[in-house]
Amino acid sequence: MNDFSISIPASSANLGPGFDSLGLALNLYLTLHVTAADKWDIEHKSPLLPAKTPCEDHFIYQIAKQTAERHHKQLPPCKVVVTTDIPLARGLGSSASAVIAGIELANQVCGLSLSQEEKIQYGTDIEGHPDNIAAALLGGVVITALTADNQINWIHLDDLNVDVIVYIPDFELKTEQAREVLPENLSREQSTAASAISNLVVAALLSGDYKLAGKMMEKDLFHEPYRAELIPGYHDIKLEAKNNGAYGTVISGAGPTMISFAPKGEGSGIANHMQRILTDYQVSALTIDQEGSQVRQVHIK
Ligand SMILES: Nc1ncnc2c1ncn2[C@@H]1O[C@H](COP(=O)(O)OP(=O)(O)O)[C@@H](O)[C@H]1O
Ligand SMILES: N[C@@H](CCOP(=O)(O)O)C(=O)O
Repeated sequence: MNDFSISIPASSANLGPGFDSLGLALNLYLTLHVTAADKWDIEHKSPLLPAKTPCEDHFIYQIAKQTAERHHKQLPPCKVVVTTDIPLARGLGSSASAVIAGIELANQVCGLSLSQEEKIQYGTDIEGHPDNIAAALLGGVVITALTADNQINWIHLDDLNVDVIVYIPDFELKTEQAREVLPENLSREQSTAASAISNLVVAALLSGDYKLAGKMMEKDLFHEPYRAELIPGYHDIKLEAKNNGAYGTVISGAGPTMISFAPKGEGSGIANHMQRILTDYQVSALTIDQEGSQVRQVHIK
């Protein structure tokens, strides 16, 4: 086996009302360097990663093992060095990136030749929703639908003509916990209004009407009204970003990070202004990753 690396982007799901459906990839990365070894070893080389666990308990190893077993294969021993710049449990898809990492690791070392469809299906089986998984795998922007027969359909767009700003607070919020605050059911009236808003966001993004997209993103009825209280500063960040030119600001994934869309060329200026006010947040102007998950052979000279 030749040495190789896998890199997977962060992702921001929902974009407001596209709950469990819309996602985009961002230029923060989880990277694995993989070499053949006599026994399994996973080394962490980033302060953002969780404390090292025994290999058998490692999230990425478990996903890789499970993927290999789906194909009646066993993982050969490897040494894996993990680095990341995706903060954990912040709504930037760290778990989806780790899931794709595990699936791709098994794909490479067991020679599974998985299709993109299979990777999205396996990842969604684990995550429960395809938004982050599809964005992390494919890059760009994805509009996905997980239907009642467990089929995933999607449309992939390379890019949007917007700048992206993220506001990352210094506390964690697990996706599982942020899903618990959501109601089990919405009335017909509520769901009709919520899906109409979501339809308009997608149509506005596709037609390049970012002003309307931003306005509608902020009108979500599926999850934001319930999650807002989990994020101190939720209303202030939206207002300040809007006053400084952002099209719209929403919760990234399940939060607590928030994300703005802004006119092209204005992202850095808005980010600098917002950072001065939000001293407890890390504010960054990011770009939409267009490559998605990448495997590269490492040639040792
Ligand atoms: N690189 C990684 N290695 C091991 N576990 C990870 C990694 N990335 C994420 N995780 C696991 O996923 C959890 C965060 O997932 P989640 O609550 O869905 O938040 P998010 O996906 O928004 O970052 C972490 O607490 C950790 O258990
Ligand atoms: N649609 C999911 C997205 C969760 O994204 P994450 O980055 O917070 O894991 C949800 O809103 O629960």
